[in-house]
Amino acid sequence: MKIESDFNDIDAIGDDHIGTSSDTPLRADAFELSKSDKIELIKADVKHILETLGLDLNDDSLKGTPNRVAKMFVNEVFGGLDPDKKPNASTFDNKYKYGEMLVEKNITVYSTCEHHLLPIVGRAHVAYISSGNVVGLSKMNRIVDYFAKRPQVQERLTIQIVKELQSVLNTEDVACVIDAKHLCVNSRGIRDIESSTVTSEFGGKFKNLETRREFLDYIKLETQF
Ligand SMILES: Nc1nc2c(ncn2[C@@H]2O[C@H](COP(=O)(O)OP(=O)(O)OP(=O)(O)O)[C@@H](O)[C@H]2O)c(=O)[nH]1
Ligand SMILES: [Zn+2]
Repeated sequence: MKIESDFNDIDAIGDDHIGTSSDTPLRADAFELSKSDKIELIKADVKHILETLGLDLNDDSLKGTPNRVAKMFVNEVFGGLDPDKKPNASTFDNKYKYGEMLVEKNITVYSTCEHHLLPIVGRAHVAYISSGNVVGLSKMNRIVDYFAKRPQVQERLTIQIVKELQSVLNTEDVACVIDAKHLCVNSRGIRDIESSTVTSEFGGKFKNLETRREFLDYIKLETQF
């Protein structure tokens, strides 16, 4: 059954519905809690984890950690779970009549792997072809950052960025490539520091091989300034 309020359901993007794509029941009140309630609850949970690991939370350096981690989760690294933080990417008329693709490349991605809660760090490259509207350049970076600031898998992040830009720009002609390192692969488990993960989503005209190639060639350009 499709959960109407599915936060990570890629079909629900554009709605500010909240929920989960897993079969795990939601904590019923999770999205009605105030920020400060969430911080207090997470703080107690982090304290519990650290104490279970045998750490002394009376230690000067550790005593503030539960509060720091809770604030960091709610306000920063998982801030993209708050629909109020969704960027307001207002569009304006393409008065320049610019008809080629626009590429915003090397957008920094800081995200968190939802399997291990370890960082995902990399670059996103986003492109669109205007159907009449254009969007401020920085809004593309902001949209990437908003969806990145959630527990994520890279595939879903890539699709969410494309869907959101398609909705904002009212065109299917949007593409995104992400190249990122997953610290769960690089620093633990298989500990392969060299490997990175590339994902892509090509909508509309970007499904055409030539258009796709042009986008990929722009990504390879070295920016000189
Ligand atoms: N498809 C996909 N997999 C991911 C992503 N981030 C992490 N993973 C993988 O999710 C998998 C979780 O597998 P598990 O076998 O449950 O985890 P694990 O026992 O810690 O596995 P190892 O990392 O191999 O030690 C791992 O293979 C991760 O590399 C992602 O963004 N997309
Ligand atoms: Zn992981």
